[in-house]
Amino acid sequence: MVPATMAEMWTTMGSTIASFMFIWAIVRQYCPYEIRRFFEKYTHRFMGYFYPYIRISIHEFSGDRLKRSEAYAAVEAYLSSNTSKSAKRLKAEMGKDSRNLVLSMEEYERVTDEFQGAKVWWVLNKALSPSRSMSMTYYPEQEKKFYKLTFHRKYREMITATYLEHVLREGREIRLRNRQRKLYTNSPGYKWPSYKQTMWSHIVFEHPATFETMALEPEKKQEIIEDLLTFSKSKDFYARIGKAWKRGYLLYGPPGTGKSTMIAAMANLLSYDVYDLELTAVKDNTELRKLLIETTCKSIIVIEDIDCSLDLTGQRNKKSEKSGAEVENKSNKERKEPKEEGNSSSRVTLSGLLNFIDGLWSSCGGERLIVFTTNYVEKLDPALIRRGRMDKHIELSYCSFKGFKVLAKNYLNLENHQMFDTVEKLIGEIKVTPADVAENLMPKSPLDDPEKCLANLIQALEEAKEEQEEAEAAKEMDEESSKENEPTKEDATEPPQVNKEIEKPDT
Ligand SMILES: Nc1ncnc2c1ncn2[C@@H]1O[C@H](COP(=O)(O)OP(=O)(O)OP(=O)(O)O)[C@@H](O)[C@H]1O
Ligand SMILES: [Mg+2]
Repeated sequence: MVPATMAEMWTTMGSTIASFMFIWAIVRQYCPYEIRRFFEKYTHRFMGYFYPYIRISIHEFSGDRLKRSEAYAAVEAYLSSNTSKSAKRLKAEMGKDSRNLVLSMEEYERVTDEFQGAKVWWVLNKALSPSRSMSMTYYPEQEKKFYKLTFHRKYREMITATYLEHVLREGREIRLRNRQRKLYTNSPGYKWPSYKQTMWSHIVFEHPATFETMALEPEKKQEIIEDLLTFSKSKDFYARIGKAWKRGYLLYGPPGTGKSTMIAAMANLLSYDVYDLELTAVKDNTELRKLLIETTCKSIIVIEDIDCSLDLTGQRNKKSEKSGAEVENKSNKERKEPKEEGNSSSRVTLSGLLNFIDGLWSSCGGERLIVFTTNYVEKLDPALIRRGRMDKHIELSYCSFKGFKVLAKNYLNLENHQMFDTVEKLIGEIKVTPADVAENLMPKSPLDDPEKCLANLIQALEEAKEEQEEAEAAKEMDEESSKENEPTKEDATEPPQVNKEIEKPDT
């Protein structure tokens, strides 16, 4: 009797659920959003009485949509390594160093995991957010991905307290292990649609520069390396002193002295991502802030040629027009023109940039370096580069003999050679950049041996020396002739009208 009643009960319950599901399918398909919400609410309540399972969703983008959820990324990593054996539909992507394939779940794939005797199910789901039309602009539907975890309610305590923590911890570790470092850029000129969730595009960062291969005074090199390593291990220290965990570096010096190379070496030393920020492509301060929020920790945010990126120099130029004469004297070859094009469209202001560096928003994330490079440090507004903002100022200058020895080791595998004395003498006499030395040490043909390369370099240095001597002689002559043409005291006392008449061009 009892089994018959039980069987009847199950049948009734089954058909009730089936009818309910049928109605629900129709409602979902045809009803307006409000009615659907109403039904959804009561369906969940109703199902709750019979359905013994609990679900947890982990969304890729949380409510504010500014940043990809770290929990989602950790779950993704955890599942890709733990469930690839049980999943039937997998997605394969190139992994770290492009050597191996990393497998992850395909959408709607369901996998099982076991933890301390409890069975759980993971599904990667996707939902479309409704399209909206606002102020004449149409925003297409967005795909919102989320992982759904299902487990029996008797394991609630254990899953929410222990299992999820285990997943996140393992996921983070896997992510760190498999981390492929990236070089991000905010593409210039591209109008980012407001519905697009990220403002940066990236490629894999594979620059081979290291501090070892940099031509730099060994003591200076060691100091920079120690500074960087200390920073990367100072999380607790920064927390204790109440300062955001970030550090600013200003790299300055003539073109070709290794500023960009040093940024790559920094990223390689610390295993950080690089965000190469093209300031002239940033529309305004709000967009700058958005870009900042989207950067991750363990990264270097770079603004190259900061003096050309924005009109940050105006104030100071006016103040020091006289001292600007020195800058004017620099050869046109060395000088980089400001990016007029970008300036016209960018409305980023100095205060916006200062806020970017050390405003409240800059502290989110932590463990970030901000690096500016410039050829003309004297042109920058002092507020921008004061200590505390740009904590460390590093001058990269012309090649020294010690620098040359590093390059000779890199390029020719030579630690010493009798021709080094000549190079040392010439390098001491003229200004030559490491880029020029490096270029001249490159074999010009497959038959060039180290001696030939050194001979090429010596020849280039001798030519450069002659050029510099000629240029200096010409400059001296110019100075002398301008001294001779300088107005005498009597000239200076003459009434201005007379001078004006003399200067008047013939018509
Ligand atoms: N200090 C250095 N050590 C090793 N190589 C260097 C150094 N400086 C320059 N080089 C070589 O010269 C090339 C140009 O250097 P890099 O781009 O780093 O110069 P830069 O200072 O950034 O110049 P710019 O101011 O024009 O941007 C590099 O590819 C590198 O090979
Ligand atoms: Mg550079």
